[in-house]
Amino acid sequence: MDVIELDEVHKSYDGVPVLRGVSLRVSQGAVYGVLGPHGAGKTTLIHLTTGFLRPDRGVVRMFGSDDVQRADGRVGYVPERSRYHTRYTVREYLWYVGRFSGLSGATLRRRVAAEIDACGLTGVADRLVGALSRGMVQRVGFAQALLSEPELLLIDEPTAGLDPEGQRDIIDLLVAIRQRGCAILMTTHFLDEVDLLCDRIGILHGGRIVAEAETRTLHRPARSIAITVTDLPPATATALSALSSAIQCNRHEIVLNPNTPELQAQVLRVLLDHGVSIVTLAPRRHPIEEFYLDAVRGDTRRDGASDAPPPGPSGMGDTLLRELLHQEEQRIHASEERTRL
Ligand SMILES: Nc1ncnc2c1ncn2[C@@H]1O[C@H](COP(=O)(O)OP(=O)(O)OP(=O)(O)O)[C@@H](O)[C@H]1O
Repeated sequence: MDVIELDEVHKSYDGVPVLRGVSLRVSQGAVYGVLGPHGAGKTTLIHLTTGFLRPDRGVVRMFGSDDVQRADGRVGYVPERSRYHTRYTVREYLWYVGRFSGLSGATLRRRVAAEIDACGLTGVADRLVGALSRGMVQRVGFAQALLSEPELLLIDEPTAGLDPEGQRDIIDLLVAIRQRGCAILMTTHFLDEVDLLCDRIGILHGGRIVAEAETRTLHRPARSIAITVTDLPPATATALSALSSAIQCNRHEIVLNPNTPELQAQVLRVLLDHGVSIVTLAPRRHPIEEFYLDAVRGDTRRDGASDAPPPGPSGMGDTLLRELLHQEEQRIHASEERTRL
């Protein structure tokens, strides 16, 4: 059964269209990730499924009913920016939310204790919410959403604004939450989140889901790869260049574009024969990044803008990709900083 069905949903603010015919399905127990740049309408999409907003046109069905409010109690919601009454302790706050969700007595006590434990809040359970770090506040958001043991979780940008370590912690928490088997609709900017957590992804672009894929199908040999080495002797570079025009070398890097398993094997054999130490072998683009680029290019063509130049090899013509690349650079920089420390 599909727990969420959106059919041709349109939504405008003050006459400015944001969603222009979004259709998607989330099936029971599945994790669906919506990937899109800032302002694409991700929060708007989540708010339509919570019932905070109504579509101008189209249908939103939750658990088979187009009366979205009827899904209350079966749905947990983790907003992008949670605002809590900061004078409660974590335990008091969860107690309050639990009562609000219809829990009481021993069940309420048991559920609050269980989510404090499951969401890694044991050490801060009796501290004021206002005194917590942003990452811990996000954990409180997850705990409150999970108290009523929902069948569906709606999560808006779960790691936005967190440092790389905080992001990693929340991803680990989400990996554990997905084991519970509840369906999840989440929005995100981050490739790691999509890769590690989502069964299916949809690209939100130009107000529509322009492409969808099962995440596992994107794990295929990369179109181009880069092999970094400690030092490439000129004789080895010459031997590699003679193999194929798809190979480009400099002193520390060999690029295979396009990559094929056969060519990759030949290159590795030459490097081994010449005693060259390999430092890394990695796709030049994350598979999801490639999928995103293809989707956006396809959408541009469908919109009749085929004269527009396609995004360059580094995707610099595209906002999301710029954001994605910038975020990945920041992440690498932060982890290098940590390594140096
Ligand atoms: N209540 C509102 N009134 C007017 N415009 C709005 C309102 N809410 C959102 N918008 C506009 O609609 C567009 C989509 O907003 P939305 O928050 O849904 O995007 P988003 O993809 O979640 O962005 P972000 O990644 O920055 O959170 C933006 O241009 C935003 O400024």
